[in-house]
Amino acid sequence: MIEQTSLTVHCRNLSLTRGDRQVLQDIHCEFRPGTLTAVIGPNGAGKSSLLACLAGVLAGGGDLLFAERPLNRIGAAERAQTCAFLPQQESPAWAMAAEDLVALGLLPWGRSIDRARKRARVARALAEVDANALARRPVTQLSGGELRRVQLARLLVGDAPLLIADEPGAALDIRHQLQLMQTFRKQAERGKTVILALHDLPLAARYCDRILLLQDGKLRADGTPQAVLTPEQVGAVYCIDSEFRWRDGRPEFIAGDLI
Ligand SMILES: Nc1ncnc2c1ncn2[C@@H]1O[C@H](COP(=O)(O)OP(=O)(O)OP(=O)(O)O)[C@@H](O)[C@H]1O
Repeated sequence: MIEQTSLTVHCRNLSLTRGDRQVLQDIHCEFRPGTLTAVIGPNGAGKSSLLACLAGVLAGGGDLLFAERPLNRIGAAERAQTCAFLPQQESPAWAMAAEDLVALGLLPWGRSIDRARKRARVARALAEVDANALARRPVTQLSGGELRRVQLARLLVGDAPLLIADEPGAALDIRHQLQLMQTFRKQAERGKTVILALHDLPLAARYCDRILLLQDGKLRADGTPQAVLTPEQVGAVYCIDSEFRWRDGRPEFIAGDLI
C-alpha cells in the first residue's frame, strides 16, 4: 500500500502515440511531494496527454512509478485513493446535485468513511472553492465556471497525495482563479504532489515552484519559473516577446507582442 500522505512520481522515457502521431517523446522527469508543478506549452504540445498518462488514464511506453512502484501494477482502488485527476473537459452525465458529484470523489474509500464524515468532507471541499451555495443545485444547471468549481471540489475531497488537474482555472473568473491557485499552493505546502496543466503563464510564474515546458511532445525545459520563462525560451516556443521580473519579492511574467 502506498503511504497516503506523500508521493513521488517518476516518469522515465515516457512516450505515447495517439492515432498515427507520436504525441509524447521520451519524457523524463519526476514530481516530488510538497511541489506545485505547472505543465505549459502551446496547443497540441502534449500537456493533456502527459497528465492523462500520469493519472493512469492513458498508457504509453516507458516507466511510470508511484513511490517506486510501477503504476500498471497498482490496483484500480489503490490508484484512485492515491491520485485525484481532473481532465480538461468533463460534462455531467445526469442532473445530480453538486454535493453528490463532489461525494463521488470519496467512492474509492467505500464504506470506510461514515456518512457524517462524508458530508463534512464534501462541505469542506465545496467551501475550499467557494461553492457551498451550489451544493443542492443540479450540476446540469450550473454555469461553466460554477461547474468547474464543483468538479474541483471533487478533486480535493478525497485528500489524495497526488493531485493532477488539466486547465483547472480555465473557466473561472479572476478572483476564483487566484483563490484556486492559493488552494493548490496550500495543498503543496501540506506535502501533496500537485501537477497542473496551465495556459496562464503569469499564474504559473507566481504560484508554481516548477515549470515543465512542452513543445511538440518533447520536454523542452524543466526548472523554476525564472529558469524556464526566459524571453529566449518563451520566444522560441510561443513566438512572443516576454519579460520575467521580480516585483516586491514576487515573480512576474509579462507577455509582450507577437514576434
Ligand atoms: N484522441 C486523440 N487521437 C489522436 N490524436 C490526439 C487525440 N487527442 C489528442 N491528440 C493529438 O495529440 C497531440 C497532443 O494533444 P494534447 O491534447 O495532449 O495537447 P495539449 O498540449 O493538451 O493541447 P491544448 O493546449 O490545446 O489543450 C495533438 O497533436 C493532438 O492533436
